[in-house]
Amino acid sequence: MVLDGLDLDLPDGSVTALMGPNGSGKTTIGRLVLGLEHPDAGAVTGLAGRRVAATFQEDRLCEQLTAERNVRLVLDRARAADAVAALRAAGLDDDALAKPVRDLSGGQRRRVAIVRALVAPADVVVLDEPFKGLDTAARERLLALVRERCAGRTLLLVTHDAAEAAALNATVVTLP
Ligand SMILES: Nc1ncnc2c1ncn2[C@@H]1O[C@H](COP(=O)(O)OP(=O)(O)OP(=O)(O)O)[C@@H](O)[C@H]1O
Repeated sequence: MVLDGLDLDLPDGSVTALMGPNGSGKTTIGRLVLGLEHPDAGAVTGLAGRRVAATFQEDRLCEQLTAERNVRLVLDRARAADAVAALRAAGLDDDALAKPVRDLSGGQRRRVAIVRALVAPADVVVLDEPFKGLDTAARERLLALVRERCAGRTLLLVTHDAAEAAALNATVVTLP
């Protein structure tokens, strides 16, 4: 069993950073919160009716689509303009926005994946090591975007970086 005796409370509107060594179960907890895994024992409660959004350790983008098209997949028509606004806030320029995401750099793709999770109409946002591969300036920019876009929502951040947790004013939960 990966997780034994875990009791994790994610109150509405809370920011939690999940830390711990490789293989300790952080991603598994994220997947439990997202409803992608089910516990062999114990229960995940309180998530009924909650809308969830996530970034995974992989980008999971639609390769042939532009960044805007990828983000618009999670937006209804009335909010379509928010896609470009959020992508620009994440530091993607006109050149990057014109290309299919398969032609973007790793860091640019990461930004698209993060933006897609942040603009989705969700109550609970799970970000699994979202800033991996981003340079320092991009990390600062994306941290600010996460703070702004997740205000008032429940955020679960999986990270190995205590500075990221601190920047988000997160409650840190460390797995053994
Ligand atoms: N689909 C799976 N089937 C079986 N075991 C799995 C599966 N996914 C993960 N595990 C196992 O569950 C344990 C916890 O993995 P998990 O990915 O949740 O850890 P983590 O804390 O996120 O690690 P990391 O810091 O390396 O990302 C590991 O022992 C892993 O091998």
